Amino acid sequence: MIDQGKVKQAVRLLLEGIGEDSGREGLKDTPERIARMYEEIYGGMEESAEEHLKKTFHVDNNEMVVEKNITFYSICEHHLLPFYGKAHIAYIPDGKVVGLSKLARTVEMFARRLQLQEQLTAQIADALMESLNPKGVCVMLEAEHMCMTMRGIKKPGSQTVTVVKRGGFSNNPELINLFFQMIK
Ligand SMILES: Nc1nc2c(ncn2[C@@H]2O[C@H](COP(=O)(O)OP(=O)(O)OP(=O)(O)O)[C@@H](O)[C@H]2O)c(=O)[nH]1
Ligand SMILES: [Zn+2]
Repeated sequence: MIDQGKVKQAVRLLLEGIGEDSGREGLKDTPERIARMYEEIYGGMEESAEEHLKKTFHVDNNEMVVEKNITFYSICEHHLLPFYGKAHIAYIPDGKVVGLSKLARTVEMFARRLQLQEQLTAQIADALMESLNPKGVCVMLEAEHMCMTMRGIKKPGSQTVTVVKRGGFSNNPELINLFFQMIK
């Protein structure tokens, strides 16, 4: 639950900390704006993956399902700066599939929290394993971290790629290659 009062107070202090006048015209509504924005960008803390993934459909076809290029925006927990990119998900159903939008909803829900990219990748894969009991899941995230581009080491264009394999993907290079081919 976002504590709006605490966020507003903290933003005022932050503005003063960087030497700004938190009461000046351009900044006077900023604490309020940021508190509202946090409801949105950290809104995933209030949601659960089970809710999004509870409605499933029966299928006889257990071939791999791939949803690729799911755009996401998250916030790095070390610097509170955005990292953003694309998520690609593959799973092999075991008689049960989920609505396609729910894959994107799952990504978005975990992304709208303070995150590490590795953790975000694993959380998406584990949520799908738990809710769908599929034969396997593979999740790949490709992202640019603003803490690596606009500050610090300053390497614009650098991309962090993370992969998590579960179930049948863990020990099957052929399946993994097929997934990589499909998301190219
Ligand atoms: N593994 C991982 N590291 C991340 C992620 N996001 C940011 N980081 C890194 O977290 C590290 C924090 O390092 P620190 O040395 O504590 O902080 P810092 O002095 O600001 O580090 P620099 O970015 O090197 O200036 C940095 O190397 C970041 O690049 C992420 O999602 N996963
Ligand atoms: Zn960072």
